[in-house]
Amino acid sequence: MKTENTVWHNQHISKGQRAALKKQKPALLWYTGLSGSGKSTVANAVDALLYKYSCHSYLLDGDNVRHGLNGDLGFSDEARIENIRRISEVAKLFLDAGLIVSTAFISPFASDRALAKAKLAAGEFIEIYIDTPISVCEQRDPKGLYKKARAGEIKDFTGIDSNYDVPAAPQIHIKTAENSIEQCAEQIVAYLIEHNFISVDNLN
Ligand SMILES: Nc1ncnc2c1ncn2[C@@H]1O[C@H](COP(=O)(O)OS(=O)(=O)O)[C@@H](OP(=O)(O)O)[C@H]1O
Ligand SMILES: Nc1ncnc2c1ncn2[C@@H]1O[C@H](COP(=O)(O)OP(=O)(O)O)[C@@H](O)[C@H]1O
Repeated sequence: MKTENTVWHNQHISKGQRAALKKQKPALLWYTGLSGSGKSTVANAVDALLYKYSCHSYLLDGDNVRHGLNGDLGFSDEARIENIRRISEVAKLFLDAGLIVSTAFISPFASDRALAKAKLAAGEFIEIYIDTPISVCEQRDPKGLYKKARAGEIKDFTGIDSNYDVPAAPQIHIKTAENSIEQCAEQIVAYLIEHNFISVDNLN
């Protein structure tokens, strides 16, 4: 432990005060799914709706975080575990700021998603399973990565030669092969309204 000579400081303004000012309840929308399943697309659509409804939100997106904060990490199991650990810590800080945070990472291991959930207060972690058959992801192949993985040019590719644990009981189950991007986004916003994270007043 490298924290033995450091002390946690409580801030004068609480998370509850920050959230009350924003007229919302902080939440972590944790998107998980295969590459090409639609995490980034749906998360961006939800974020745009939240912005339209004057909610205070922020999206931590896979490729962007891997270019910066986690630029030192690859795709071994150990690197993915550290990737998700850092992301969940950053997300927790953003929740402390009173925000509705979205994270769009494959996050393939159920144990890491459980650790992220355990860092937050009850009910704040909302697991969103972007459930798209690998055949559809592979057909979409927006970045040409499945082609490379099948050709053996990329190793440890999720769903091919690296494991993905299907969420056992996600709060929200999204099927992108059967619903439009707009329908998927609306399903998630409806959950936030139903569970009082955002108020219908925001929508007017
Ligand atoms: N080996 C391998 N396996 C899976 N994905 C790979 C790999 N190499 C590069 N990429 C690209 O990196 C994106 C996944 O990064 P994540 O940070 O979301 O992955 S993880 O949560 O740590 O498993 C992923 O982005 P998405 O397609 O948006 O999911 C890929 O573009
Ligand atoms: N209903 C849908 N929801 C999300 N993405 C969809 C949907 N239908 C088609 N797509 C397409 O699938 C691709 C998903 O890519 P992306 O969002 O980058 O996935 P991921 O972030 O999971 O890797 C995009 O090209 C998107 O336009």
